[in-house]
Amino acid sequence: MEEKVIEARNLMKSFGDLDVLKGVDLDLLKGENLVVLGKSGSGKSVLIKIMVGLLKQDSGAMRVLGKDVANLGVKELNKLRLKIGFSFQNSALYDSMTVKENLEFPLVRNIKNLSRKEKDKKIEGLLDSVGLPQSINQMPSELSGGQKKRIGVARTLILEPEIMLYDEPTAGLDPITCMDINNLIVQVREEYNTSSIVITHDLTCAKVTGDRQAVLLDGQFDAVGTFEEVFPHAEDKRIKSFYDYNFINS
Ligand SMILES: Nc1ncnc2c1ncn2[C@@H]1O[C@H](COP(=O)(O)OP(=O)(O)OP(=O)(O)O)[C@@H](O)[C@H]1O
Repeated sequence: MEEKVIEARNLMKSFGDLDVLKGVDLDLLKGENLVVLGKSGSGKSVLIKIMVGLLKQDSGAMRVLGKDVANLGVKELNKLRLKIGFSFQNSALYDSMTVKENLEFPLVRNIKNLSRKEKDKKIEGLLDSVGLPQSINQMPSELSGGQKKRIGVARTLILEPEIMLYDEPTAGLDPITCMDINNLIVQVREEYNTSSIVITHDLTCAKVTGDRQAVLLDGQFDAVGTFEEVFPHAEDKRIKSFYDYNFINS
């Protein structure tokens, strides 16, 4: 049987009268890239926050790397979070630090006793992987949006996470740069053996990066499968309109 790195079962979450998650079941298999799609406000961020223990579900279970997240103590939760790399929409780089210092920051905070040589090797290796070795001494303000995203991904990878969460990785980028980032997501999985969740509204990104697609509709994952299974012949109007909008109007 395939190993599951994330398992959500019958998750429910409401805020007052607003029922956001209404029985969510979802698996992330080891080594796969799973795309999560859903309208704005459908509950994607709430789901991710439950995964990393920033929010607690009202009922149901969320297991990440075999741990029941809602019942972890602070220490165990911090340990688990180190195994999850979160690649933010805005890259979240520190503007006053060089690229090298940005990459070094998580290392210094989380791994003790690394020599200068070991740190440099890791940083240089990752900059090579994301195709930006020449940016090592640049400031974030000197980088393009696509380059910032790449450095953001490198910074997330530096702690060697088992799971990567990409939050709208292509938002705000031109189509060619989008393609570069999509390819990087595929490459990262191969090079670093990560399992990933990619949250996106961009169906090209979904198609290129995703082994499976999961569409959050009205508080549940109604449609889960390969891109071909979920999108081109969808009968559900909500999925069809998502597909038509992306491919006809973009
Ligand atoms: N802490 C909170 N308190 C109250 N309501 C919340 C809270 N967090 C999220 N919500 C509500 O839950 C719903 C789902 O929000 P969520 O941020 O998960 O949407 P999303 O699918 O990530 O949207 P987007 O694609 O715009 O990022 C929204 O209606 C939001 O207002």
